Formats: sequence, C-alpha cells, structure tokens
Amino acid sequence: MKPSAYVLLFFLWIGTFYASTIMAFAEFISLWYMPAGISIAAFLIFGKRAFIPIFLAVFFLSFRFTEQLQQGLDPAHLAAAILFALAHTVPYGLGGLAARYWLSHFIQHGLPIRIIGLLVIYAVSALCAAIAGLFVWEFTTETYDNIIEEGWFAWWLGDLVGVMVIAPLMCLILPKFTNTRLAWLEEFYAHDRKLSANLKPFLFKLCVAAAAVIGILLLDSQLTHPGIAYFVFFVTIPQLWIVLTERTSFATTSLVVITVIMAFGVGLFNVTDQAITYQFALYMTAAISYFAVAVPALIQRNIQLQEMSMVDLLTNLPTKWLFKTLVNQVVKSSRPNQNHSIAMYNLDHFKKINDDYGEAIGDQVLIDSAQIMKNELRDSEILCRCEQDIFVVFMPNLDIDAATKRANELRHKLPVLHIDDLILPIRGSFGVAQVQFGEAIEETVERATRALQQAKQEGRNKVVAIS
Ligand SMILES: Nc1nc2c(ncn2[C@@H]2O[C@H](COP(=O)(O)OP(=O)(O)OP(=O)(O)O)[C@@H](O)[C@H]2O)c(=O)[nH]1
Repeated sequence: MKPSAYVLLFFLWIGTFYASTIMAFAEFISLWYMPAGISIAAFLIFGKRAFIPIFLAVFFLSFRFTEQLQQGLDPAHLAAAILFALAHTVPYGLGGLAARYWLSHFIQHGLPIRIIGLLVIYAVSALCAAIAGLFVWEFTTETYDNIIEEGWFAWWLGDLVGVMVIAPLMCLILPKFTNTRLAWLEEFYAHDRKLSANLKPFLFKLCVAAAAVIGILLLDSQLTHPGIAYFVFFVTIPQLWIVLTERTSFATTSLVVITVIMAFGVGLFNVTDQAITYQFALYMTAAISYFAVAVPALIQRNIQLQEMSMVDLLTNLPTKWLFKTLVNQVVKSSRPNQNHSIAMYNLDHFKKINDDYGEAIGDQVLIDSAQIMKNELRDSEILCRCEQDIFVVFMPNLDIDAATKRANELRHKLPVLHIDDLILPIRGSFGVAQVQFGEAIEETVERATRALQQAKQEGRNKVVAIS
C-alpha cells in the first residue's frame, strides 16, 4: 500500500460521506451510503493496513458531528467518536478481509459461486455495521428511542447499496496504489482488453438507462399511484445490456451513474415515500450486474478452451478434433467417385532424443519438423498433430496408390535438424489408408494406425498402406 493510498482513502471517505448526506432521505439515512463501499473495498484491496485511514476518517467525522450537536469537548464526546469509528470499521474491516480471503483462496470455485459468497459477506457486514452504528447512536445520544427497530432496515439497505455500487469502482481505482498483483481481482476485468473501448455505444446505452430512471421518477412525482415506483425495476434491463456487452469498467461506471441519478432524483422529485422501493431497485440492479459480469468472463474462457481444443499449443497445428471436423466436412461434400486418403506418421526413436538431450530439445524437434512438413504440403492438404510424436496428413483427391507415393515424397522431406550444437536427422514411419465412401473418418484413422504399426515392425522409416 503506497503512502498516497492512506491520504486518498481518508479524503475519499470524508468526501463520499458528505455526498451521501446530500442524498439522504431521512436523518442520517441515505438512499445509498457511499463510504461503506470505500471501507469494504479498502480492506478488500489493501488488507488490514486499511484500518488506519478508514478508522481515522470515521473518527474525524463523528467527532465533528458531536461537536455540532454542541455537547462540548469532553471525554464522553471522544469516546462516542471512537465507538462510532469502531462500529463502522470493525464490521467492514472483517467483511473486507473475509471477502479478500474468499476470492483469493477459492479460485477453484466458479465465478457465480464466488459472487454469491461475496454478496453474502457484503450483506452480513452491512447488517452488522448498521446495527452497531444505530446501537452506538442510541447509547451515546439518548435522544432517540426505538432507533434500532425503526432504522435498521433502511440503514442496512442504504449501506448495502453503497457497498455494492462503490466497491467495484474502488476495485478499479485502488489497485493502482499497491504494488501487489491481485490475480483474483483481474479475473473480473480480464475480458475488458478483448472488448471495444469505444465510448459511443456505451454512452448511448447509459443515456437509455438514465432516461428510464428520470422518466419513472417524473411519472412517480406526477401520478399518485403507489405502484408507479415499481417500474424502476425495469432499469435492470439497460444495465444488463451494458454489463453483457461492454467492459466491466464501463458496467461499474454505469451502475454508479444510475445510482447517483436515482439517489438525487428521489429528493429532487419529492418521491421519498417510495424511497425503499428505489433502494431495492438499486440493490437488485447491482446484484444482477454482479452475476452478469460473470457471463462475458465465462464466454471468454469458453473461447479460450475452444481454441485450446482446436490448436495444439506446442506446434500450432490443428488438433485431432479439428482435423476430424475439417476432414468430415470435405468427405461429406464429396461425390462417390472422389477418393481421399490419409497418411499417419510417427517420428522414429523420438523417445531417444528426449532421453539423450532432454524434453526441451524434444519439443523443438516436434515444432521444427512439424513446421517443415507444413511448408511441404499442398494448399489442399491438412496436417494435424494427433498426439505425442504422431501426425496425420489428409490428402484430398488421392486414392491409396497416389497417397502412398505422396507419403514417400513427404517421408524424404523429413529434415536433418540443427538445434543448438546438435545435428539430428529426423526419420519417420508412415501408415496410409484411403477413406472408404460413407465411412466415418475414425475408421480410416484406425486403418492408418495399423499400417503405421506395421511400418514400425518392418524396420521403420518406410511407408505401409492398408486399403
Ligand atoms: N518433448 C516432448 N516429448 C513428448 C511429447 N509428447 C510425448 N512425448 C514423448 O514422446 C515419446 C514417444 O515415444 P514413442 O513414439 O512411443 O517411441 P519412439 O521413441 O518414438 O519409438 P518409435 O515410435 O517406436 O520409433 C515418449 O517418450 C513421450 O514421453 C511432447 O509434447 N514433447
């Protein structure tokens, strides 16, 4: 945690506190309490080191407030400020640390499970902070009766919305103030680099969301029907649109913008009777966004897995799976009189190269020999790495005799490799088989495998065909 982070957290906390009071709809109860999000995110990103700036910020403000209440500067005054600071910092501190542990130590769980855990931690921390805060308030001011019973729900929900909206934004900003790499956090933003940074479509969608919120607030202020406010739940639709199609950083920003409009709008349009409904809508919008964020990340991972299943990571050749798919396409679209063949080859005594010179040299042999073979192929021929040191070439429009001849040509193309100071003559045994009309490519591969085994048994470095 860089020293500037202490200053930043202190002033952010105080600044957001004042911003939240502007948006308060009841005494000290805000539609969304932004500082709660700063606190939990600070512990989430910096760990227990966040305690000092957060504690000091709450203490500073609590101390000033009691001053404003003109209770005089006495020890009770100080004790109340300390209690307020602890009532906030301890629940959010423990919550932030629990969330940090949960996200970083349970990477094996999928994103949705980790998000559910995160939401539970957020909810419990906010509830504890709300009850502890009200308890300290009742205990220190003596002017309010039943304040816990009356205020806990709105305080809790306001804090929870603050946590859910502000924490993701802070997770974008605060990591810049630490030198530690937070791999568990990067996962949430990993797909950002792959999505467009074009602001125009994002701003259009954001305007749709903002117009929806303002429209509903306006309607609610004009029509007296209590059900109008429930339409605000529709704002989840444009927000989801943003989350599913834009960068996580944009989705995070839009959540903050929508929340600010709604929080200001409730007071501005004088619809405070329905404040809880708006708070719930904010909470639902944020919760749904959390889950939706997992979707682009999952899609990205699927694409990655698909690529891995299609391209061999070592040689960059198609895998057996892709080979079969491509060959099946060609075979299925062929006429009955069109003959196609495959040639399977296995490097001779490859194990010895691994054993004598190490796996890195073995890898290089596979890479170089595959590349050289690929360069020798015609455009219509397809080469794939089947497994280990076994490769297959698809030879379209060649019957078994022509394919055997072609396989012999390719056998002679296997190179003498020069790797570091080593000179390695590469040899291979080939098995050729013709694709019979109507058969699955797996059957052809099986015959080619038998032909290859026969070539090995007959002394290697030769071509054997099985029709
Ligand atoms: N370096 C390297 N070795 C691999 C890789 N995949 C498999 N191997 C090794 O490749 C060797 C394959 O050996 P075989 O084809 O069974 O035997 P061989 O020595 O080539 O003998 P013949 O095929 O009978 O001529 C095994 O030792 C595997 O451990 C890989 O990706 N990189």
